[in-house]
Amino acid sequence: MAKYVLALDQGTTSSRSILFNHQGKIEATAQQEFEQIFPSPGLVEHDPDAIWESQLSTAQQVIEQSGISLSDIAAIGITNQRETIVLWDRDTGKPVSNAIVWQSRLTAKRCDQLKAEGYEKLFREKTGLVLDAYFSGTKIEYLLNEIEGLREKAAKGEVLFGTIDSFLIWRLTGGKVHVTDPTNACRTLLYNIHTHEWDAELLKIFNIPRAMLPQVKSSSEVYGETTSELFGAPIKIAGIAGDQQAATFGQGCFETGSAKNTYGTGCFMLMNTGDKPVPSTTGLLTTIGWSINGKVTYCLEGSVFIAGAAIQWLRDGLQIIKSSEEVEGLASQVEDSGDVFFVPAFVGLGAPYWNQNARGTLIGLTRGSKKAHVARAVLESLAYQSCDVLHAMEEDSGIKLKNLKVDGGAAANQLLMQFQADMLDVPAQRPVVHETTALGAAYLAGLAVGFWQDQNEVTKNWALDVEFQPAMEPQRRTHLYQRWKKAIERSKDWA
Ligand SMILES: Nc1ncnc2c1ncn2[C@@H]1O[C@H](COP(=O)(O)OP(=O)(O)O)[C@@H](O)[C@H]1O
Ligand SMILES: O=P(O)(O)OC[C@H](O)CO
Repeated sequence: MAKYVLALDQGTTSSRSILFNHQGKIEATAQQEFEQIFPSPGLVEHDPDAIWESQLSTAQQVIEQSGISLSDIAAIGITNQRETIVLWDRDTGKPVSNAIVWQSRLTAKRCDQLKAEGYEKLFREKTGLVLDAYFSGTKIEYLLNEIEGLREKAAKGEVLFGTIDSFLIWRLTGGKVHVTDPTNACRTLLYNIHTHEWDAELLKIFNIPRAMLPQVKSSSEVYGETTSELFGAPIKIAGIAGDQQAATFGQGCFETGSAKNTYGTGCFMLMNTGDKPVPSTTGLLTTIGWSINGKVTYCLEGSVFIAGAAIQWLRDGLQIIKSSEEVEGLASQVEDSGDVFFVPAFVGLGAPYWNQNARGTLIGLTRGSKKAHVARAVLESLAYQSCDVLHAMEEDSGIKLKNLKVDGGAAANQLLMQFQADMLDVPAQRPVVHETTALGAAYLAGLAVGFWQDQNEVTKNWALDVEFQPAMEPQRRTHLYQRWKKAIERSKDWA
């Protein structure tokens, strides 16, 4: 009997491979960062081969280090940074360009143009998304327009499109399988979340050939096998989910109204809204949480573009800390931010504002401001942005949150988590296993091959590490939040 499921977690800044046992505990893990390419301000790219090599080598390391036999691995689950696109040659597997990353503002003007042409409502209704450069559709259109002869090849199926899950599966199966799942498809501006298919009308707007798109399968089923030469024997690939939906699954948010917030490069809050898509009137996204055995679960999502990345900016840009962890010590040197506020709109603002031309804003500085105040303001901005999103979510869903499950790299920060609970006036619950994204992908794969029987079984694996209880005076909360809202207004429409 197999004892483990292997999760491949391909994130924005690093690739991770994690081996989970039946209790959902980590048996072995390996992680590798890869290069972030910034061709010009606002543009972000990755080398698809660097993504592939880092992902493969972490998977190989995990298997080697743990000394297990391949027959101990029941299946592989894949989870990935979403919206990022790769186009590659079907015959050689060679990418036609760098991957255009979700954060890239490359197609901001094109989105403005589509809005001016009155397309916003159509996209909102069919895809649950807003017209923003964040999503895949305009990125694909851009490459098809820019690279000579590409559209003709794509129309013949000689050039293929994939989000990172599709690209990895193509490589893992030796170019045999071209698939994705609804959680990734629904982030492209091309997939209809009601009819569950690529939408002909939307494809026509971008002139994207149907032949280049992957087949959309469920989030939990056997899609194919890895080629023998990669790990020594084939392993079944049986789960796919975009990283934020995978984290929602890994946190066991199976009940309508349950929610999680992941503090990684960006910050992504998702609330399970059950089997019906809930349209947003407040600037959130309606998205697919997962699709299992023909049953689709929907979520409301608040996507915040810059969270942990702002901490990295303190480290690499301002160089006032040497590691992200150091921010907690520095921010703790002061009682509060001294009325300094920071809006991390480096690439515009995502949910709920969707202001493509907002830019980073540091406001309220005085002669007495120290770097500790700035560090604290930057750290607190992660919590304020999450407040914006949670308030919108409660309004859209009509559900008052009882607690918020938290995870991601920056959830390790006690000061941030306490401030988050204080500002939301809702307890923040951090589980023992922080790697909920990878865990969600493992669950989806394990459920497909009978390693776990059903969702009830995996729910029992969730265990609380720390619960942060709100402790702030209501007047102070209201005062701080009003100041934050003022800072947000100052950051808008700068570029
Ligand atoms: N102790 C900490 N305090 C604040 N931020 C942190 C801390 N540790 C890590 N981070 C931030 O968390 C992010 C990494 O989290 P991770 O979940 O691995 O992100 P991703 O999956 O987006 O690559 C980085 O942006 C880093 O700056
Ligand atoms: O790689 P992460 O964890 O920053 O997640 C990126 C998101 O999927 C973008 O939508």
